[in-house]
Amino acid sequence: MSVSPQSDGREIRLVPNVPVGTKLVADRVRDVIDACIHTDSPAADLEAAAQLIEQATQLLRKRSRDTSLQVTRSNGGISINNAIEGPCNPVAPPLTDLAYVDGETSGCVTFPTAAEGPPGRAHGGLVAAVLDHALGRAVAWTVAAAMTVSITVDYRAATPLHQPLCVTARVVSVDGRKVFAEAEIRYDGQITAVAKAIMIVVAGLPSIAPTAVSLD
Ligand SMILES: CCCCC/C=C\C/C=C\C/C=C\C/C=C\CCCC(=O)SCCNC(=O)CCNC(=O)[C@H](O)C(C)(C)COP(=O)(O)OP(=O)(O)OC[C@H]1O[C@@H](n2cnc3c(N)ncnc32)[C@H](O)[C@@H]1OP(=O)(O)O
Repeated sequence: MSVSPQSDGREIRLVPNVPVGTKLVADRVRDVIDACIHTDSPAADLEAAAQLIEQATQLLRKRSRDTSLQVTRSNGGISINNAIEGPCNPVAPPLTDLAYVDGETSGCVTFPTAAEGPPGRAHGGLVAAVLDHALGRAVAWTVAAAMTVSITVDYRAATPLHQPLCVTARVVSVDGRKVFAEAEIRYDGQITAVAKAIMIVVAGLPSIAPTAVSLD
């Protein structure tokens, strides 16, 4: 394992692989979040569950590190704790099966109950975040690592919870450091939301290789 500094002075850790144990904890925490939202347990059970969760938190905090940014070679510059695709971040939906084929970036996501906005539908902000992330991947894989300065999302139909969704993104044009890109999210082949973004290539961001990636 090696470390390197990032712009805020913290270290970015390079880890050989996605740590199996951390991913397991993240998966279980996703389960806990889902159970918390759906539970109808009596007060005594809720109190007991809260104590158990507190014990687990204390166990995890026994050894902590400053940085949350940990990258593996398998997924290039994206942290395993990334908010959208990080397999070790229980808040990430996560976006999986990212691939780059013939200039097109794709990925899969299933929104859990925790992502609910309107009843039975994914929250529009989370849909936008997934689109933003896919756009970032597309730009990084096609041009260079970049940051979003503008994103517009059109919501065309319900984006459902608990259903496999497909995200696709591509670069449309490049003007100096400005990269124009588009993405859409689909359920059962039908587009539910479309995004257009302007991203600015920023020197010093980690670059990632244009290859299909595996996070396991
Ligand atoms: C988690 C993301 C991490 C970011 C990437 C990390 C690693 C990369 C590796 C792989 C990437 C793979 C996946 C990506 C993952 C996630 C994607 C999500 C992306 C994000 O979640 S990212 C967070 C939100 N994002 C910000 O936090 C940006 C805040 N911002 C700034 O930090 C500055 O803005 C900066 C540094 C970007 C540029 O600043 P600067 O000083 O270097 O450049 P300057 O201002 O000169 O603009 C240059 C040209 O852009 C034009 N321009 C500017 N703004 C415009 C706008 N709104 N509309 C139209 N044109 C605009 C100007 O008009 C000029 O154009 P011209 O050259 O023609 O005059």
